[in-house]
Amino acid sequence: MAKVKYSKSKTTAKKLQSTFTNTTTAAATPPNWPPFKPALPIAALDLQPPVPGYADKILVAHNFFPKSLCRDYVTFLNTLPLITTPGRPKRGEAVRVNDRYQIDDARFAQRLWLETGLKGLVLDDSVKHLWGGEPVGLNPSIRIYRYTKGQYFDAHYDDYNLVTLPSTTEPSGTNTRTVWTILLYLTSAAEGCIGGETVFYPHDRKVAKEEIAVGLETGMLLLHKHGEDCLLHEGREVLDGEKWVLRTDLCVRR
Ligand SMILES: O=C(O)CCC(=O)C(=O)O
Ligand SMILES: [Fe+2]
Repeated sequence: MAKVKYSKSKTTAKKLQSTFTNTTTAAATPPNWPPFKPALPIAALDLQPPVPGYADKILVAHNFFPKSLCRDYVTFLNTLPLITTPGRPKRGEAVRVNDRYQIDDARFAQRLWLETGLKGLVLDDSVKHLWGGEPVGLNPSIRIYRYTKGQYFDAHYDDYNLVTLPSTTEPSGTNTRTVWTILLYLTSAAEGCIGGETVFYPHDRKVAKEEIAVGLETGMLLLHKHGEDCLLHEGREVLDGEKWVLRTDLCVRR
């Protein structure tokens, strides 16, 4: 397996974020995402720390999407032009070996924010202090990852981005900053995907005994703090089946 270079100095390591900068040059037409059916949320959602001790950095929400909707999405996403990672990462980039689709789609980001229960979930009194500002929406940069057997995303940090969200009241849009990464797992062992855990390393080094592994669960949302306080993390190698993930980020007003 190729190894990523990452520095113990966080400042240097933060350069790894270049993996995530928008590389879209021309405005692409957004895809016709399947409707959220049945209407969401199907049951009351809540955010829980998957492990004790890191409740201010890693949270999950079970059954954010029902399994049937995940299945519809995977079927649909299979029709999109996913691009396999170029073999050789640029200097300072984390090694990512997967198939990816990226689109700037503010309307879909808004649907994910307003039509799924996510907005209510993050504005709940129990968690609203965590975000470092007032959450106002999701990053329009939507990324879809498919990892097949042998694919993985090596250890890296996610940096923040400055994003302008469309607004009905502010003519030039709402200026925001991304604060937490949001991953929606669309497959898991239930669909035959083995491996692929998202693993966090709290002490800036990839040491097995310190790892916090979040296992795949179909329809589960994983949120983790990014930017300056991002934990070193990786998408562990998929051993069998396919791991499908949708990624966006939580945005706060700046
Ligand atoms: O696929 C995963 O589990 C991790 C993805 C990730 O780290 C990222 O999108 O930055
Ligand atoms: Fe990441």
